[in-house]
Amino acid sequence: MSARVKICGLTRPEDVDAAVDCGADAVGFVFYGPSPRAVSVAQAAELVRRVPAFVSVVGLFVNPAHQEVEAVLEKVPLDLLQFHGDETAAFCATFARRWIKAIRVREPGQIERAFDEYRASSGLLVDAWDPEKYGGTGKAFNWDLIPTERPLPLILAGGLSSANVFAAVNQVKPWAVDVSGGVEQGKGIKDCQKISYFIKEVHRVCKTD
Ligand SMILES: O=C(O)c1ccccc1N[C@@H]1O[C@H](COP(=O)(O)O)[C@@H](O)[C@H]1O
Repeated sequence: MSARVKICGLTRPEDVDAAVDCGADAVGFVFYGPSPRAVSVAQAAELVRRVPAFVSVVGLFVNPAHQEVEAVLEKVPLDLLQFHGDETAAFCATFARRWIKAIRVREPGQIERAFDEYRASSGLLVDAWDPEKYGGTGKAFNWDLIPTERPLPLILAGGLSSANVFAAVNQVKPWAVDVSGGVEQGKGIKDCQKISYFIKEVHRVCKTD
């Protein structure tokens, strides 16, 4: 078994370096104003310059206007778009870029329906539902709701940390895991030790299979 790791919500050069040095497969930048992890286009363009070949750069959006995404793409070389709001599949597909769709899980059957609705995506990200926030809540959800039959790569997110990621990967066997709050020392400020432990735990479970 192998699971890739995305470290999301990076705001500082040293955190980008730590994620890359520890072996992250992808790094994420949040283009969503209300988030404490939000970065400006100029800031993201600078941070992305530190990311070497073969590490994917992901841009996270929540219900953006079309022009907003285009404006980011003009300046920031994103490999993948992550839509974390209520975007339709038709909207997500209007950019000349691969994309993944995040859903916030709260009931049985929801993931199966999303696999169908977002079948043109490059992966389905499953996160915890929250009444007030679109994501980055640090909350986990019931992994038993995740089906074993998956027509798309499944990316597990929501309240992951080095304390639970071994169990998560062992049970769910996702294509990848995505973490933000679980590797932070404060909102938007990553902790390089926590990033290192997190990635080591993912690699450890992958070795045991
Ligand atoms: O990080 C944010 O602030 C954020 C804001 C709005 C939507 C998504 C956001 N982050 C994503 O949420 C999941 C889970 O995060 P956490 O590990 O529970 O903190 C993850 O995909 C983040 O990239």
